[in-house]
Amino acid sequence: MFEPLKGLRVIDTSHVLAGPYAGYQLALLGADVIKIEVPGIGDWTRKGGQLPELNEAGMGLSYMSQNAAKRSLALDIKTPEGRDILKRLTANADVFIENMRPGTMARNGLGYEDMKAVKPDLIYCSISAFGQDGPYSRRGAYDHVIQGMCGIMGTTGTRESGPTKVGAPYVDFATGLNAAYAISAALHQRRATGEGVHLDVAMLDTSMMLMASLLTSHLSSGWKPEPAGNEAWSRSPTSGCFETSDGLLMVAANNIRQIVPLLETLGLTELAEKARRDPAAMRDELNGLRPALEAALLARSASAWEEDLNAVGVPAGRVRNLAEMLAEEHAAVRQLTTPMEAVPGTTVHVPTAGFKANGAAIAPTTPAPRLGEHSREVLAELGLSEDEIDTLVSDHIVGTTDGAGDRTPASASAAFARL
Ligand SMILES: CC(C)(COP(=O)(O)OP(=O)(O)OC[C@H]1O[C@@H](n2cnc3c(N)ncnc32)[C@H](O)[C@@H]1OP(=O)(O)O)[C@@H](O)C(=O)NCCC(=O)NCCSC(=O)C(=O)O
Repeated sequence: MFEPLKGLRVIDTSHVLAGPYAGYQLALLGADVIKIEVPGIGDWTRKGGQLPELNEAGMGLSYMSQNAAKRSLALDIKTPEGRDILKRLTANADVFIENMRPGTMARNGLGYEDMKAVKPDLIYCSISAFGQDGPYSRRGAYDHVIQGMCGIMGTTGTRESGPTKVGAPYVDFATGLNAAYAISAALHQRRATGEGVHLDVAMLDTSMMLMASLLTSHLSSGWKPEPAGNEAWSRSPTSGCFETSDGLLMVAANNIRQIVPLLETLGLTELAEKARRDPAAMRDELNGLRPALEAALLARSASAWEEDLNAVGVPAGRVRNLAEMLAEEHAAVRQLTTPMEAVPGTTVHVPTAGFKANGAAIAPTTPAPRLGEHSREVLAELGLSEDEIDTLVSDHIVGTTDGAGDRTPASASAAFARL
């Protein structure tokens, strides 16, 4: 098993999507991730998803998909006792993740400086919408707000449609991955220097980094991106989205090694011969090629072209929807998801790590926890006696799965309750 982070402990106080997805990556890599949740209510995503019975049980699909392999401690961190427990847990941990509005943790005595005082080599990762500094730092945001601001919407859609959002909340998930990458690098550095760090990971920054070469091109040449629609970013006439007899096909022939077999497969043999003989001259003719390609591709199905073009080394793929891709053998071999039992009798498929190690996928072995499922266990490991734990529960500072201890703090209730 690939468990490079085994033995490391992560305190994950984050909620919604971006923060929890970071903690999930670390849990997949073997870290002991303790998720701190608001007693009585838990992460907002517990009630999010398409299976109402799971939402009812506080095990919504949204929660399940990024909190597997974690333990749950329901703890009111706005009480002195809750704060004290969080600090004691952190003193025994390696990584701390939070994604409240900047300033929230510090105001509650749980900021980087507070936590560094109890664990000097702590890796403290703050995930936020706009970063810890700058004019917008105090603003909160969700994925679509960042998509609207970062420029991506000027590259999607068409001139006719106007700015168009990417359908999936890609900024959230990319921010989680970015945070996990930063944390992994910081752990490596800590081994060499013995020093921790305050990592400042922002959704806006992540969204801008996902446009890496666009930033360089714009700032260095003044070029402004246009909406690409379904076209290839290269805008090469031999790369792009084409109609076939039964649907859309993406084709990418970007060099002469790909263009010649593309033309041959489409039956454009004269052009193929010309391209083979004199690639440089062909380059000047490329723009005029598009109508011939369009006409040829209409003759057969997208699957048939996909098969034949790939057989001669031309990257091509029929445009599929999510269900179609997930149903294919390739997705199964890559083990992109793994089944877990959310609540007895209900199977939920959760994402794996997105890469393999020595040929094996990296999948969680335990499902996402019920709210407060590990409260007693985690506190006992911290050295608290059963009596002390009972007192915390009856004082509503710690919540357990049976609902004991639940009394959601008002501010958290307002912030976390799902309407
Ligand atoms: C998501 C937010 C906009 C929500 O903002 P707010 O509603 O203003 O809430 P905050 O997160 O700042 O604070 C929540 C309050 O709950 C309190 N709080 C938090 N945890 C606890 C526990 N365990 N116990 C008691 N109280 C708690 C915390 O102290 C705050 O109260 P006070 O101390 O009284 O203030 C913001 O958190 C944010 O911008 N986060 C960073 C970016 C991010 O992750 N965005 C969501 C990505 S997901 C997404 O885009 C999507 O789903 O789509």
